[in-house]
Amino acid sequence: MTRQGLLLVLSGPSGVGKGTVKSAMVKQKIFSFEYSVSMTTRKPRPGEVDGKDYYFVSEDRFQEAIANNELLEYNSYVGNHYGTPLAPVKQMLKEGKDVLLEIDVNGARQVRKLMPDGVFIFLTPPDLHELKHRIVTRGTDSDQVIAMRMKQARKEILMMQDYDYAVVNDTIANAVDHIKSIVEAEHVRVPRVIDDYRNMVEED
Ligand SMILES: Nc1nc2c(ncn2[C@@H]2O[C@H](COP(=O)(O)OP(=O)(O)O)[C@@H](O)[C@H]2O)c(=O)[nH]1
Ligand SMILES: Nc1ncnc2c1ncn2[C@@H]1O[C@H](COP(=O)(O)OP(=O)(O)O)[C@@H](O)[C@H]1O
Repeated sequence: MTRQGLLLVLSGPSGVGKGTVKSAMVKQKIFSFEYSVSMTTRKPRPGEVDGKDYYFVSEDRFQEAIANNELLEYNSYVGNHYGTPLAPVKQMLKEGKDVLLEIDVNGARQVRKLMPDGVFIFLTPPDLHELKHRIVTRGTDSDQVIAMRMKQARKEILMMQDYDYAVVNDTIANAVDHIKSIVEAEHVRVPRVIDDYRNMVEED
């Protein structure tokens, strides 16, 4: 029987670098995992591709997905909705694939309740000045939105207490390395592997 894949939840305050770290992990293929493509009512940014970065949908379609229980979790963030389509996640885990969710802290809290076996990784900024600097230099938000994101970030950092691991995103390479170590360790946790050894002993 195929062992279930690991559900990896990467979260943390907006602007900390979740999207950047996820992209680096996807590009470097440091270990094998699938990532969940979220649904959002936000408008695409230049270069973003529908079905790859997000499924960009209308407000009506998003509400329909909620009503039909199509979403594992969802959240509103700075005026837009974001959610994780449930069916593909379930299917990939069943096939034994590790699945990465890159979601905000409210979404992560919902997932923790529904899928407590997930591996919850909190990405932190080195400090709040650096966080603001990253949001400003990304250049995608107005001053008003930046102020809202920073206010939210202060609250969000304290939500770290619900997570299994804290990873500092000082450099992307360091963050990716730490996440890789966490995933490798999670793969060999005894509760996860013991059945293989029971079978080995019994068959011998
Ligand atoms: N709950 C939840 N949050 C999401 C999902 N997809 C993206 N987010 C989060 O929504 C927030 C805003 O995302 P986005 O507009 O792409 O901006 P950025 O991540 O700050 O570049 C970020 O904190 C994302 O991690 C999702 O499916 N569910
Ligand atoms: N380790 C890092 N060092 C410097 N800048 C970074 C680092 N990680 C991300 N950034 C930059 O910070 C900004 C926010 O990153 P992003 O991935 O959009 O954050 P999030 O998805 O958490 O909101 C981007 O401009 C990105 O290039």
